[in-house]
Amino acid sequence: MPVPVLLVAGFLGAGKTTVVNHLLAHAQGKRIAAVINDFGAINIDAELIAGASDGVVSLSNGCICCTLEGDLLRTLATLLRRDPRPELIVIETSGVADPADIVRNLMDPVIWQEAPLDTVLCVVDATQPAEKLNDALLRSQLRAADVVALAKVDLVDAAHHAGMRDAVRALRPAAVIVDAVHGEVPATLLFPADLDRAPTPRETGPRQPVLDRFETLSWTSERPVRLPQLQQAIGRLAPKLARAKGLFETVEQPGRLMVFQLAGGRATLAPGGAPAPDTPRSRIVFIAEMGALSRGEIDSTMEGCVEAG
Ligand SMILES: Nc1nc2c(ncn2[C@@H]2O[C@H](COP(=O)(O)OP(=O)(O)OP(=O)(O)O)[C@@H](O)[C@H]2O)c(=O)[nH]1
Repeated sequence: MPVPVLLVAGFLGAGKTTVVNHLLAHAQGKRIAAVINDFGAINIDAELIAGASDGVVSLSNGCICCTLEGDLLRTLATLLRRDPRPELIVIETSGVADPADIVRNLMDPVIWQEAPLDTVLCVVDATQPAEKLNDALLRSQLRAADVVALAKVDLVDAAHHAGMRDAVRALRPAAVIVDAVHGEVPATLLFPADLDRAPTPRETGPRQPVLDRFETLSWTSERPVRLPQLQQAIGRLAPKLARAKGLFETVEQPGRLMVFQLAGGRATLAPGGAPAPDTPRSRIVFIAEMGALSRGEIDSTMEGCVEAG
């Protein structure tokens, strides 16, 4: 039996992992394998994914539309050899990925026979100004989509919500547009209804040169973070950041992880699980436009957030 593929695209911090998590949590016994591509060197997303019944494969430190495309194809081959086979493979692209090349790769006739690309879901951060959709990368992500999920609509008023919906519809009239509060997208839009149906031919435009647009800097420490100092540091760094996320212990509450997220200009902290053995106590990935941040700035700023060792 072929295993359908759901490709989840969308800009940095749009809400992709949240959608994938929701899907996995409501899998209703289906065997779903998840392939998670984190642009940063630390695979934080994979750790935040819980409950993939057929396992999570993490591809980090690069982008599957650029440097890691061979890794993606090898990963698919491995998943397809599993016994029993998964019933669905979800691929979460990194936020800097242009899905055009991934779609092109998945359209390869050999892969198509075994793992046909069923649905491309593009997650859009509805809190952003509608003009952001004019960005070439976001347009390319939208152009590939069968379904567009407007994430974070709980944070916007009705007028902004309607404006965003109209802007998406104008750019991608063919897509189904749905709201996705905290990742909730109707499963009927994501699970294939009919496996025998003919594959939908897809247009793929020219790929956006993403790798030379963003860079990622990771910071790790064996010491816990001091929360007030971290909040100040993030406040200073935030204007230069496109995205940041981290998992760390704090001096205030050692022995349990906090999840830090900076997405679309909003910073949040939430309790995480127990620290995993053999991983640094503090890990943060910073993503910025090329040249906006330096290693020295990250190291000196973050060094002030841990207790002197
Ligand atoms: N209030 C609210 N927050 C959301 C919603 N969806 C996602 N978030 C938050 O937005 C932040 C980014 O969400 P993720 O799902 O990690 O975004 P992502 O697209 O996977 O991020 P990258 O993989 O780094 O590109 C997290 O703090 C989420 O909790 C939503 O519908 N409402």
